[in-house]
Amino acid sequence: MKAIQLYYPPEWAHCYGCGYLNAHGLHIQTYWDPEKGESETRFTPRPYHTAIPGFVYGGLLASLVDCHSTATAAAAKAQAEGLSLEATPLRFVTASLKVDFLKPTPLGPDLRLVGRPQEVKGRKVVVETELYAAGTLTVRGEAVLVQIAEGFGGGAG
Ligand SMILES: CCCCCCCCCCCC(=O)SCCNC(=O)CCNC(=O)[C@H](O)C(C)(C)COP(=O)(O)OP(=O)(O)OC[C@H]1O[C@@H](n2cnc3c(N)ncnc32)[C@H](O)[C@@H]1OP(=O)(O)O
Repeated sequence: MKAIQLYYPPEWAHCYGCGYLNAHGLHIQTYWDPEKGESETRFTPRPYHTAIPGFVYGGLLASLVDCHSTATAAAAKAQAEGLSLEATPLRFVTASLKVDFLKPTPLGPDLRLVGRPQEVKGRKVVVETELYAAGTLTVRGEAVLVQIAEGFGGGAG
């Protein structure tokens, strides 16, 4: 199975969190289960992703939820519209990101994020994410993702 992010065309693949063309990035990879209608991302934090010794930095956890959510939105939209990401790449940006840190996340174990689309409507997708460390739910996220429209980012730089 191919990660959703690997379907992004090169011009959309520079993201620090999930772009395969960013040599310094996190390279977050998300997989879609069409039967369950949910997504999964796994990530192993490095020792320097520290908040206080032994625990993962919250900004990294928010980044994981962010890029996991944009990818989940693309897969959910593709499934809802009967599209293949291979033939029709879809790219979403984050309009809103809410992250609840329920418990400190231990630094060491693999992290597992599970995403469930709550709403797919027009260009907007709402995704809820749960992040587990060694089977314990430590973070819950909710993101509003909007599909990139023609001319996105115009005027910047
Ligand atoms: C060229 C190469 C590019 C290459 C681009 C590669 C991007 C990689 C991105 C990786 C992930 C990120 O980190 S993204 C980076 C952080 N995000 C950004 O920089 C985005 C900045 N914001 C924007 O550009 C804009 O606000 C957008 C695109 C998000 C939305 O503007 P818009 O396109 O005019 O959409 P709009 O019609 O207003 O809204 C569509 C629907 O979303 C809802 N909506 C909009 N904003 C919000 C919000 N904050 N909270 C809740 N809901 C919202 C609206 O109510 C509406 O729902 P309804 O009324 O239809 O129900």
